[in-house]
This record gives sequence, structure tokens and C-alpha cells, in this order.
Amino acid sequence: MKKPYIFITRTLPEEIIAPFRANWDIQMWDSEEKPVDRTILIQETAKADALITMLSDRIDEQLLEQGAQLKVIANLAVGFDNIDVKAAQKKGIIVTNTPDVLTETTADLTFGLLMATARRFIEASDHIRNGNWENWAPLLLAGLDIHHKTIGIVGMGRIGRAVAHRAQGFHMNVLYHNRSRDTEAESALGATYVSFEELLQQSDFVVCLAPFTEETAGMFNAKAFQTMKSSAMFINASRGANVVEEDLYEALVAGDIAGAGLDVFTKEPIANDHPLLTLKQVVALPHIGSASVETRQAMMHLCLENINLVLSGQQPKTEVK
Ligand SMILES: NC(=O)C1=CN([C@@H]2O[C@H](COP(=O)(O)OP(=O)(O)OC[C@H]3O[C@@H](n4cnc5c(N)ncnc54)[C@H](OP(=O)(O)O)[C@@H]3O)[C@@H](O)[C@H]2O)C=CC1
Ligand SMILES: O=CC(=O)O
Repeated sequence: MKKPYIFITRTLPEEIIAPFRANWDIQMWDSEEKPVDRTILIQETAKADALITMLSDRIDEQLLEQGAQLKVIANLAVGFDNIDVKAAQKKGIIVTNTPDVLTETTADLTFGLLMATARRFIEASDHIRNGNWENWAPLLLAGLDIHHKTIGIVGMGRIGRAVAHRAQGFHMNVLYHNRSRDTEAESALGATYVSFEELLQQSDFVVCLAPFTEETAGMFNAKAFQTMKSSAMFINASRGANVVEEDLYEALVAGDIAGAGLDVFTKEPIANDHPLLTLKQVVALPHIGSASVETRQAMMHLCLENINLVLSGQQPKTEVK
């Protein structure tokens, strides 16, 4: 019998893939960093029983139309805004993602990014490397305190709750905003539910962890930044398109807010001459929220496990509904 054909849109470590080669015919795009050519992806989709995709791959209706025998798409991410899930479901194709296994790692990075922005880690490191450190000085690279401040989390889901847990350790006052209240998070984390506007008005650190959807697109715009305290900082670790980047730039230049920590951008990779990158009060990271070796391996294992379950007629562990 013909083995199922699996196409992976980036090169993943062979030791993770190897155990599956006995039962599956597996091909990988031959680059770890460069995205697969669209034409190749279309050709591969036409042959594949399963795809492992990256968040940078656009899986739209046109592509899905080619998937004559495609049964499952395993996205190597918890976010799935790169996939037209409705179109996949219409074709009977199951979509899976990688929740939970990346929650703590992404929360670590998000809180670290908040700290790096507030305490000016990157500027401080550059200060030494550029040979500018002349002496200890009373206000040299003085930043903002984090402990006992107010953090406002927009998107108090799995990662948001894990960030709130870290904030508790810093004795922070935790506010959150979701579309619906999470009373469990309120009692477990001492978090207070507020409207989006109240969160913006009261928080010292506004942290975006809501997924990219039609509702969240551009929710951090000029009005939002003008509602924030001028001493507050904005941290985004979910999706760049939740932010109007031109408005963020203007807000930082005008002093409407004090700084921004960004792991995600509307266009990734962001151009290295992007105006945001010219501002010293911006800490920018190349979308590395879940990037620990252990977690990326766990995400790969989960993708493979989901495919295995679907191809053997069972329910995947983490289907996107
Ligand atoms: N930087 C990185 O590398 C990573 C980024 N991510 C991003 O983080 C996101 C969150 O992941 P995770 O915590 O697992 O997801 P969850 O689904 O657990 O949490 C998302 C939260 O967002 C809330 N939400 C949804 N829509 C809105 C809205 N319109 N306004 C306010 N809140 C909203 C949801 O609550 P409710 O439904 O009640 O509104 C929910 O609490 C992912 O979608 C992904 O984009 C994830 C991993 C790594
Ligand atoms: O951005 C990363 C994800 O897992 O979603």
C-alpha cells in the first residue's frame, strides 16, 4: 500500500522526523529560514495527505482547492490566523495547532520583553559594547520600576494567565480585558476585569496577548495610545497586525507613551530601516516568543502526533475548531 505523503514547509531536525519515515513518505522544503515558494507549496499540496505549516505560510482557499487528498494541516504555532480555517473545514480538512506546550515559554519571553523595555537592557548592553561606559552615574540608563506597578493584559488566555502569574511574583496589580470575563483567572491570579479603555487608562504596562482576528485588527491605534499614561509602556507578543504601527511610532515620538517591546510586526521580517527601529525606547525581537529548543521540539512532536492521529482515523489532540 502507498505510504501517506507528508510535506513540511521548512526543514525540521531529522531526528524528530526519522521515527515516522517507516510509515510515511516525508518531504521537507530545503530551508530552515526561507519560506517555501508558493508554486512549490501548491504543487506539494496537490500530492499531500498532510502538511506541517509555519505561521508565515498563507494557507488560503486557492491553495486548499489543490488539496485533492489533503486530510490535515498541522500548524507549528498556536496562532492560526495564517490559515483560512473555514475554507479548510468546508473541504473536510482538519486544522491543528500547538496550544499549551508553548504557553510558559512564551510567557517567559513576554515578561522578559517587558523587563528589557522597562529597564533598558538593550540600550544598556549597547552602551558597553559601543565603548560608551565611562563611569557609574546616578541616572545612567535609569528605567522604570516593574514591581508593584499595574499590568494590563489584553487577551487573558493561556499565555495571558501565565504572564499574570509571573506578574504576581513582582507584586504587580493585574488588570485584564477579554471579550468575556474569566472568573477563574480572577480568583486564581487576583486579576481584575476592566473595559479596554479602563485598562489603557490605568496600566503602567499594557500587554497584548489577544489573537489576530477581525475584531483585534488595529485595536492598538492612535486613540488607544493617547488613552494610555504617558509613562506607560506597550508590549506586544501576539500579532503585529493588532497594532497600527504608524500610530505606535507617532505615539512614541510624541511622548504619548514611554516605550514599546515588540516581538511581532505587521510585516515579518520587519525592514531594518523601519521607523520603529530608529527609536531607542523600542525593544524589537524577531518573533521568538516560543523559541526555546525544548518548546520548539514539543511543538514539532505535537504536529506529528496530530497527523498520526488523523491519518489513523482518530481525533487529533489539538484541533482548531
Ligand atoms: N510571540 C510569539 O512567538 C507567540 C505569539 N502567540 C500569540 O499569542 C496568542 C494567544 O495565545 P493563547 O494565549 O494560547 O491563546 P488563547 O486563545 O488561550 O487566549 C487568547 C485570549 O484572547 C482573548 N481575546 C480574543 N479576542 C479578543 C478581543 N477581541 N478582545 C480582547 N480579548 C480577546 C480571549 O478571550 P475571549 O475569547 O473571552 O475574548 C482569550 O482569553 C496567539 O493567538 C498568538 O497570536 C502565541 C505563541 C507565541
Ligand atoms: O506566534 C507564534 C504562535 O505560536 O502563534
